[in-house]
Amino acid sequence: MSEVVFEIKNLYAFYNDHCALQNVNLKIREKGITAIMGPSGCGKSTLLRCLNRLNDLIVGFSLKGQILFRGQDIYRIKDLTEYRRRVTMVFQKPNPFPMSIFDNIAYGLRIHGVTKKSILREKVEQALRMAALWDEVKDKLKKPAVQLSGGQQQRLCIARALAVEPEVLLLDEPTSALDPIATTKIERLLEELAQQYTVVIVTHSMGQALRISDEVVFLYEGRLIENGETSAIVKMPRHEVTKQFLTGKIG
Ligand SMILES: Nc1ncnc2c1ncn2[C@@H]1O[C@H](COP(=O)(O)OP(=O)(O)OP(=O)(O)O)[C@@H](O)[C@H]1O
Repeated sequence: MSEVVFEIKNLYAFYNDHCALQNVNLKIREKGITAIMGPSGCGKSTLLRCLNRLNDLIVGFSLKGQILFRGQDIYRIKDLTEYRRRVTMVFQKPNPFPMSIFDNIAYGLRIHGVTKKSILREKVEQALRMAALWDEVKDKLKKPAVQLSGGQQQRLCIARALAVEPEVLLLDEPTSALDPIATTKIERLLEELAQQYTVVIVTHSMGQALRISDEVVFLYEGRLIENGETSAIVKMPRHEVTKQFLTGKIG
């Protein structure tokens, strides 16, 4: 069985006095795709954002319990920039920086000290190839990234995340702003990337979870209701609320 990447123990998350996650216990294993699912407001994004400490930036947010990344308590990590290189986030709405396609990808590399032009060029190309975008942009690397289509922008954001050689890709509803063709491209890409990276995705779409995830985590009102192999849970949910969610009665 593959190695545990994240171990979440007795996790509670609060926005001021509102408890958004209650006693979540979960292990996420290396590689493959884990989908976090559940009705609106159940805590999916909160859980995902906890994994790279993005909620730290929210005034009034607090957390109890432990999140271990490869055995290390992430709240004891001193170098957050380095941690977020290893555990990187792609958001719902594509958010290219207002700069060229090339510079979007080179940005993180430069922050991490890569300055030599030939290495930058090589790594930018590699990241764009991994994100299945190279052929579409190789002749316009100096063009502003905002001129790309929504789907291309999202693949650019994935390329930007990949450029700094992360171990984990966190994605918060990465296709909800995209049309079906762009969604299919991103899903194929994530399946490909999951052979090499640990991918954790928040999705509203049961179809998407079924198509691409190996494991599913089902949350309801801040609690983890059940988790395990996607096909097994979809075929035979153990809990009534999962059944109701799967049959569209809640959500
Ligand atoms: N910045 C915030 N300040 C205060 N409350 C928040 C904040 N972000 C989320 N919440 C609350 O925490 C709970 C969980 O929110 P979260 O965004 O994690 O749910 P979600 O399952 O991702 O929802 P959705 O599917 O609608 O995106 C909700 O009740 C929400 O209102």
